[in-house]
Amino acid sequence: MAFNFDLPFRIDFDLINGLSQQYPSSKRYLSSMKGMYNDEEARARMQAENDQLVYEFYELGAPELPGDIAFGTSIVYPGTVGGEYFMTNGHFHTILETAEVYICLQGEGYMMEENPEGDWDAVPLKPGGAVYCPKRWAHRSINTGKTPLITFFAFRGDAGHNYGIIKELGYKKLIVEKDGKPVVIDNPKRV
Ligand SMILES: O=P(O)(O)OC[C@H]1O[C@H](O)[C@H](O)[C@@H](O)[C@@H]1O
Ligand SMILES: [Fe+2]
Repeated sequence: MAFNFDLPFRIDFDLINGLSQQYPSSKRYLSSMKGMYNDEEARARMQAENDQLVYEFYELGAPELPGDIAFGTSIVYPGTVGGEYFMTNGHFHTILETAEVYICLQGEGYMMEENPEGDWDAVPLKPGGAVYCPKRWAHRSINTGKTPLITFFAFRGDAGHNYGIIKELGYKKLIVEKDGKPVVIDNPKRV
């Protein structure tokens, strides 16, 4: 069912699992994250064994116009790849000067944010916490917990997603598990 963004409508999201029964989610499996984790061999090995679902989110067909708002939930499942926590690909907006806001509904983790000048911030995500991703800042949801990390997001309909730089360079900082705890480290692939 498509939503008409020119008329009022409601879509229900389950506050516990983040899913909606009214619309299919967009799913990202290990196979759709080639090169996104620091340890690509570990990712490939895991994929060969079980191409598991890493995250899923909703793209409800908001018109790509400045006056419309794209929104939905995003669910990042628990896990690690070579010690690096499950996460979304992360992206800059194609229209760089557009912001995004998230509120965490369940779970725990970080929103890794980084601007083109290389400033970064790992903003903790926990239920009730609303996190702002300013215009010009790339953003990536990282699940450091043992349960799904569920957020609700909203951004300008025409913002677009630019994965190129992230795919090429990766983020400046990674979050890995060390002695069972999340640690922010320098991305070895970025000098
Ligand atoms: O696009 P990714 O970085 O893979 O993240 C997946 C999705 O989840 C986030 O919640 C964003 O709001 C979406 O715009 C994004 O597409
Ligand atoms: Fe975004």
